[in-house]
Amino acid sequence: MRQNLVAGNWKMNLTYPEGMALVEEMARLAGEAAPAANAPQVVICPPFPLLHGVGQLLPKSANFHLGAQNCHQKESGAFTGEVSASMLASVGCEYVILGHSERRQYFGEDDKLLGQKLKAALAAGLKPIFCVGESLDTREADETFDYIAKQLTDGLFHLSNEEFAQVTVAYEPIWAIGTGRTATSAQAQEVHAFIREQIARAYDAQAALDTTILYGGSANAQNAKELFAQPDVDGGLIGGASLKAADFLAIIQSF
Ligand SMILES: O=C(CO)COP(=O)(O)O
Repeated sequence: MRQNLVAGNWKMNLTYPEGMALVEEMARLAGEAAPAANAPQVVICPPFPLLHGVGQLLPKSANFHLGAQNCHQKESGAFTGEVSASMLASVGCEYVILGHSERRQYFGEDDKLLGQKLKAALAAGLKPIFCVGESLDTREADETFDYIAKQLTDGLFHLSNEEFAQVTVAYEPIWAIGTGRTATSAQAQEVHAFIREQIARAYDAQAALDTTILYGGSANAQNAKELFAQPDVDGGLIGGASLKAADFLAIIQSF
């Protein structure tokens, strides 16, 4: 179901005590804030070793959720060093980020593997946050829309209607990730509207209306309000600014 949502992707940052301190401060600040009618769902995605501890300390209000940054495509077995979707569910995860450009780029994750990971996540009852986004070269070559359409078709639209209904899409232009160079709200809106159109073609108009589409890439406390005010931007997938409690809270309060 389409909803306002902000997810914090901590990436490979914070030790256990640092993560606990951050989530404690977030819980304290969230507790002090006046309850807002349009408060978003909030998903915190720490590294694997911090998941259980962070889950224990999440603010007790119903709109805070735990998410992971990756999962393995198999249910269990001899895959040294890997973590399965059901293990994530067993420590309280409700969401998992899949298809992040850093996983595609540094770990060679392609559409076939991501398809398997999506299936594994869904089978374990996790809700995937599936990322798409173009490089600077692709944007400058004026190929953004073709590229995003292909990522969606090859990576995501093989899911059944029921499976797709569990998915949140995140548009993360690679050139905006960690660079301080945010997409303008018009650039974000244009691609989000395009993604919704593609969903309507692949599924139906209702599925397009029901899908939550997040923007990610140097979103912060200063630009979140304008980004989230766009009609097809339902929230954000936040990297750097999710590592500071006050900044992240300000983003949550930007609806
Ligand atoms: O990759 C991102 C979130 O998944 C965005 O990272 P930044 O917010 O640090 O640019």
